[in-house]
Amino acid sequence: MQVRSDAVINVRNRIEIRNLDFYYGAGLPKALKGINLNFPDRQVTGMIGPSGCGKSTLLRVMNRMYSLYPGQRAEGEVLLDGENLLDARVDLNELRSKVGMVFQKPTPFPMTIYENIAFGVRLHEKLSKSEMDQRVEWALSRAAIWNEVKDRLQASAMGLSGGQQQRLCIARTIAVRPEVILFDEPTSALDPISTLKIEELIDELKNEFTIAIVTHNMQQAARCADQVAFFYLGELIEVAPAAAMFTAPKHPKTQEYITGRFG
Ligand SMILES: Nc1ncnc2c1ncn2[C@@H]1O[C@H](COP(=O)(O)OP(=O)(O)OP(=O)(O)O)[C@@H](O)[C@H]1O
Repeated sequence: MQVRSDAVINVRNRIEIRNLDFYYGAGLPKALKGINLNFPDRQVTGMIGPSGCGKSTLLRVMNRMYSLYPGQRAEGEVLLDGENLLDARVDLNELRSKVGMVFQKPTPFPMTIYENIAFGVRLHEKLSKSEMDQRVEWALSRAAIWNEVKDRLQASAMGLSGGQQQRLCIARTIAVRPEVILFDEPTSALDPISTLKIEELIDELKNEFTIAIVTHNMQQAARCADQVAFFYLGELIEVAPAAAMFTAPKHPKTQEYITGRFG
């Protein structure tokens, strides 16, 4: 298995999760239990573990998506540059502009390619037409799709292929210039070529953004991530640089999982 070996240690943490518990509702067991995890600045943190271990839940907490659902509750802290994002005083709109999310299935808006990018930017910034044009080009270029769409910006985004739609969604996410991007299994609906493009893109994006990626694909975690966190039954079992995680995991459960003995 090809494993990244260029993980830089001792960089500053962009996000620090402290003693995080999460409940989907009264009477339900904790979905996350006492999570402590740091996301180093401009590195990729891969999150792995068997189905139901809490990976997606953690992403939903990190951008406070859960707060749309009454009864769901988080305790603890998710610190972005020292500010606790779980604090109700943190404005949700502002939070979403700092912490972007890319979902498993591409979810373009039923609008033009241009509007897919401009729509979110307008919620946060007032730009002139030429500034917006520049931002749209910037985001589409960063997401490695500009060359494919530059001559049809006014066409519907729904006419793009699945892989192109996912890169458009990545462009939409980076267009608001977030600090952190959360990817929830971003390639599970894509073919191998589109998958490779997204992985190359993630590698490129980490020069500017701090990235978390949930994946079921061990090769993908090994290729993309600088550090890897293994979750099991709502707990963080082990976190380590990718090379160490895949060659010498410390915990027996991690070992069982990455060698395919369960999950
Ligand atoms: N809306 C919900 N209401 C109640 N419990 C939920 C809800 N969503 C998830 N859970 C529970 O929370 C736990 C963690 O689920 P989560 O979706 O975070 O796991 P996951 O590791 O992302 O799984 P997968 O890899 O299958 O996507 C599971 O026990 C799940 O049943």
